[in-house]
Amino acid sequence: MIKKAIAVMTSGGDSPGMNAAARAVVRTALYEGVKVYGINNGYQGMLDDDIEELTSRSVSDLIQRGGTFLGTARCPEFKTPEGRRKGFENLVKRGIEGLVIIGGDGSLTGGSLLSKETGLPIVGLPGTIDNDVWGMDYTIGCDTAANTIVDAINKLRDTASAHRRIMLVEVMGRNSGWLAMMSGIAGGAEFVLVPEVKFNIDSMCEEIKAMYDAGKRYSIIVVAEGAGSAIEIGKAVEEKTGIDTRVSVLGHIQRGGSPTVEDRMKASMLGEKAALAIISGASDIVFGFNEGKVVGVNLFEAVNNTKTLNPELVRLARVLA
Ligand SMILES: Nc1ncnc2c1ncn2[C@@H]1O[C@H](COP(=O)(O)OP(=O)(O)OP(=O)(O)O)[C@@H](O)[C@H]1O
Ligand SMILES: O=P(O)(O)OC[C@H]1O[C@](O)(CO)[C@@H](O)[C@@H]1O
Ligand SMILES: [Mg+2]
Repeated sequence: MIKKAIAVMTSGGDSPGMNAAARAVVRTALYEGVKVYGINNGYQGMLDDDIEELTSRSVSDLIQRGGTFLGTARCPEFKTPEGRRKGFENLVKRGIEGLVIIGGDGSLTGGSLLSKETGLPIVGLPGTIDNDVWGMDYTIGCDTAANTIVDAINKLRDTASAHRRIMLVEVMGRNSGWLAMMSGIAGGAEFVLVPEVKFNIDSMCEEIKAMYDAGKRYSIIVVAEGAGSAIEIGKAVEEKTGIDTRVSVLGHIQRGGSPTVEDRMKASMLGEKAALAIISGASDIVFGFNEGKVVGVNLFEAVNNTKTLNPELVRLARVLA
């Protein structure tokens, strides 16, 4: 049972809702009479001893903000046992007895090693727009990012239709096609190219030509960054179809913005869950949502398995195109 102090941090790429999750961790712990430290700038701040005590006021005016007030980073030194030991010592000297890590698969992998090597209790929350954490179908921020992408698709469709153009939209997701698939289906894309499913440019181009012959005025192709460069694919598509083609690489615009209600709600619920779990002595769990319900997944299982793309969504994208 942890009674005195815990710490919370965000790590990896920021995601909308990380603030809501950290706020919930802080306020729940304080409500339970437990001191909370914030580690600034992810694992880099843990190594640099950039750690400060948080109050309820520290997390005011945050629920609506994207990014992360704690800051985040990618920290190569934490990948070494020496780096992790150094970070651990900065926690121990403050009497920190448990850590909540809000981050993606990489951050959770770092946390699993820290737990294994030091015995520090760790609870993870999936904070990433990539939606690539095993054992759950939602990660904090993926809904806001998907909404941003769908908004872009809506706008691109207007101009594509006006000019009878093919429009490719490259979206983030690293090696995962989840974000592309969510936004492709919700945005009504004709094709969603993802790294998990082989695609054939020739047959896609034949289909597009047939659609145009039948009177269609535009075609939207969502390309997951892990599936290849939309710029290169776009060149091939224009060459093979002879149809005017344009490419938009959405980039970091997808990572920012005020979180949606879904991200705020789920992040708040998961933040409370994580704080209560770590305070009650639990460790090595990642809390997330799966099929609408909160799930607790073993941290080592979460980081040692690769999430696959739901084949029903792959089929749905094709059927509805
Ligand atoms: N194998 C690993 N061992 C130890 N630490 C790791 C490992 N992988 C990642 N980390 C730590 O976690 C940090 C964040 O990881 P990464 O850059 O993969 O982002 P992430 O948490 O997966 O989030 P996102 O993919 O959304 O950006 C790394 O910079 C590093 O400090
Ligand atoms: O912001 P950076 O470091 O360029 O990283 C970009 C990567 O981070 C993410 O936005 C989140 O993992 C990926 O989708 C993308 O590939
Ligand atoms: Mg990741």
